[in-house]
Amino acid sequence: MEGQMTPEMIQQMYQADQPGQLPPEMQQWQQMLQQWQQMGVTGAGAGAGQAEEEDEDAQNMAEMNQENQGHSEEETPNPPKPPNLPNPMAALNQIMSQQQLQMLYQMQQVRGAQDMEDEDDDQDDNEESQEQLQQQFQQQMMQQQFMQQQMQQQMQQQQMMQDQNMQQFDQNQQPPQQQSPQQQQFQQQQFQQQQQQQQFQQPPQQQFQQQHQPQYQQQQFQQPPQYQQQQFQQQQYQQQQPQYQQQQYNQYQQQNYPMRPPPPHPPQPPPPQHRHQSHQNQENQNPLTGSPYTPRFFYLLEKRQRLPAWAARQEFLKLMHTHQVLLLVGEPGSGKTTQLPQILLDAGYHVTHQPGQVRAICCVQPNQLATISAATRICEELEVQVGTFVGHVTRFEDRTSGDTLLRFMTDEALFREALEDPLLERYSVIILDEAQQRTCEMDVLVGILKMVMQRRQELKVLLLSSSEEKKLQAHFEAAPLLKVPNHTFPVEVFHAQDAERDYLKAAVRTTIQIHTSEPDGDILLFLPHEDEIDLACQMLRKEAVHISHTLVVRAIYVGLPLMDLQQAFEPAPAGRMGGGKPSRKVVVASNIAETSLCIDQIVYVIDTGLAKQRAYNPRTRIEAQMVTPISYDSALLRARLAGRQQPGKCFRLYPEKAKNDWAPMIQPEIKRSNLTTMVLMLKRLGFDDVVHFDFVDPPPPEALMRALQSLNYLGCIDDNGNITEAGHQASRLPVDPQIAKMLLEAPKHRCSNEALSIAAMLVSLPVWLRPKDAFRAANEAKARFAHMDGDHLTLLNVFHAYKQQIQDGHDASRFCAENFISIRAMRQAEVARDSLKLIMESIGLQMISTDFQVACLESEKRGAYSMLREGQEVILHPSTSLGHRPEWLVFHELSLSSKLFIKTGTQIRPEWLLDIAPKGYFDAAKISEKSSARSRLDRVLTRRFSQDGP
Ligand SMILES: Nc1ncnc2c1ncn2[C@@H]1O[C@H](COP(=O)(O)OP(=O)(O)OP(=O)(O)O)[C@@H](O)[C@H]1O
Repeated sequence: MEGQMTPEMIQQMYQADQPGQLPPEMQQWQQMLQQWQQMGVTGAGAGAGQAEEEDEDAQNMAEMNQENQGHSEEETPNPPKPPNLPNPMAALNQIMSQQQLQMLYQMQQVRGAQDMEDEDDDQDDNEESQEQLQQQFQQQMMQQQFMQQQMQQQMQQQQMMQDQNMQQFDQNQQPPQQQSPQQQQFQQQQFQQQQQQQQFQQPPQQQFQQQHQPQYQQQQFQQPPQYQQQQFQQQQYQQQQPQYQQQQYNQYQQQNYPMRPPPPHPPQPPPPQHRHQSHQNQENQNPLTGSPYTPRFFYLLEKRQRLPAWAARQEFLKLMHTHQVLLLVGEPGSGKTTQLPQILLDAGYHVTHQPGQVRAICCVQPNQLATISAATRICEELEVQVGTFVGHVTRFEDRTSGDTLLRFMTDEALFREALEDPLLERYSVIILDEAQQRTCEMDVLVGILKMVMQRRQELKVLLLSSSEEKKLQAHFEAAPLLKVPNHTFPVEVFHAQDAERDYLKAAVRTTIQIHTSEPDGDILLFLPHEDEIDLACQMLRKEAVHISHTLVVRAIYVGLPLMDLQQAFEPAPAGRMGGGKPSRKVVVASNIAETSLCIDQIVYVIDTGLAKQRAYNPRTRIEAQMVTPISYDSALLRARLAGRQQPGKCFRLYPEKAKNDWAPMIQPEIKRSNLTTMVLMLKRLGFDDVVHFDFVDPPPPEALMRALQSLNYLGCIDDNGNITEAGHQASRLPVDPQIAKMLLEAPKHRCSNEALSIAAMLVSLPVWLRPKDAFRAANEAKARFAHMDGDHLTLLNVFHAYKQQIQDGHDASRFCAENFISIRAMRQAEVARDSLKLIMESIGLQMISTDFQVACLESEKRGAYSMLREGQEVILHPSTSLGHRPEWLVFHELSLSSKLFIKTGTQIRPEWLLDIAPKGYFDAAKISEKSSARSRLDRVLTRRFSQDGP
């Protein structure tokens, strides 16, 4: 479900669903959850002293987000505080004993008594009651202390459970992979490069020239009074001492799964150097390809050396050398994604201490577009082909080879790789980029990596973030933090006086105003929805026609082809049109341009204050992409983007007072996602007790319970919560378990090929284009593909029609354009289908379809047909689009209600049957002599006989 939610839709999402039949183990959970809720302790995100009133009432998702955000620990009531529950997960903890429930109930009473005490404070004259209260209070404090002890014990138990999880995880270990001869050869090359010592040159400091900024003249914006200039201080890096503590394991684990000793000496990073500089002196030859470098290589190299990440490389390598995990924080565009992996390769981090062995460096991105973009950019910087030295892996596409040493992967792809290689032995360094986004998959990867790091002391983990992620840092036992210093320039912020009703129109209007009245500099416009981005681009192009100087309009959002994305990075043409102003670029983007993709030369930012976010209601099991207000952090970040290269301006299309409603930060995705896939993957990895998995932020218990319930319904886990054979197979298919189950079941119903095409269409982008100015034509086009049984079969019709066009040598993109079908969606579906087919075959699933069957008309009066081989009588269903009763027809779908009906049939000629049907397929003598079908067949046979002879 996608798009902006109406209040009705939101309400629907929150209507209580009908609880299904739970397996006994889960019924116990559900009872406990209910008890828990009755006691007033909320589910998602609530901790001690938090909102007690979250119950069955319908609430919209935005409210829930804010509620959960708002109840941070700092906001709990004044002391005496009730003891902090470890977290709602641990509090449920999970199948908690009755004794623990009782204890929590007491705590609730304590809280109630404190509230009473607050009320009574006003009646100062009543000393007696105050004394009583004090006594009561002391008792409560003692009770609390007792409970805290209990809680600590509970935490210890939880830790033990986590250890057990680790133990199960170990059982999935795979033998390390063999290195290819090419990898060994490459490793030798790398060693040679490391020998070349060359001084790294500090990039020239950027000088900030204060420029006079003309006032923005439009009345609708107000000068913000308190906007703080965002500027990084030129501060010294924090020199934190290594704090990483090796965890202790119990004896059993050590005996059975001995930990590997740490390497005798970790890889020594050579002194700062850059191999390309050295090669510049050696005939400018690219060691990776053997070809000479082009001038563009040196142009890009010079640009790269000016990035803040380059300036921080010495400190970065030092900390990487001394710590197993590092959190590096830097502004968007400081070169974290593109430079740090290269710096690690240059420093030899792919080289292990075992001679002849190399390991790859993996850089994990939160989405497909960022993954492909980063890999492509580095390939451009190194002048290599994608898939050779550097490659990328996304859900359905793997563009790497055995020689790929720098693998950019989506978080989901690495998660799936961990199913086959639980210790991720292929990698020496794993980089989690955009860690601040806290995607669901990234959060789970963090938990997995923490365990892998304890097993593989030589594995390095690098977290890259645009903000200080204290929680993540703490999760890795206070990993050291390195801040990449950055110069940013002041940004003036303007707010609209009132909230804009039609923010799309307002955004387009503001863009045009900037273009016509503001000095040089590109514009970045944030819109929440892909459709709106496309529409805004159309509107801007139309408007720009009337303006003398060129406005180059570009879009950025997930799902965009790489070529279009690259255009967004390209600068606007420098030439002046008609002697007027230079051209300007406007990039209309989703929030992916906030941090994942950083466009240079932006001086003006237009912020609608909205973003599309994932939301999930475990009660109704509805997951949706909803347009919601951005957080305080996001608003600041968007504004800062205007000041990356020179002083900039940010135009917020909402009044300043809207700030008060902002959540400080967006909730981690794990708290607002459907966890079915994640739970299945964890089960497959061997974490039987998913509840005690080492989450950075525990997911809502109800969401976990629903996930277990759904998996049980699908037969992926049994009633005891153990993964089944079907669950193993489903986990290998990179689609939701529901779709995976459809693919697993399809061969039994002889429809594997059809199910596969439908699955591929479901996982790709939305198929139908619905331009506002051609709404009716788009609807008519859609109706041409409509199947009477509904949308899934309509999608199948579209896929078949598209493939037919290609097969017939026609222009598929023209066919798509004429029928308002997204060519991007169709291409994605093709890729997804091929990839899923390979996996289905590797699982051993048969790729079969229903045989077409032939029937001939027995009785026109009754509309009765006879199935040619079986002789079974069938009736033509009244809903078929056949307007008459043909003598012969081919069909592939029967439905049984009052009679056996042919639902999808097509007229054929008996001649075709004689030409195509295998020998012995039917016996003409068995067809009723009285039927017209038989007479016609006889005539055809007689004619052929007379023509060809016996
Ligand atoms: N695909 C690309 N094409 C052109 N330029 C790019 C591309 N990707 C990154 N860049 C440029 O490279 C520079 C460094 O970007 P990089 O993505 O490494 O920074 P970052 O610190 O990782 O930022 P973010 O947090 O946004 O990912 C920026 O100037 C950016 O504009």
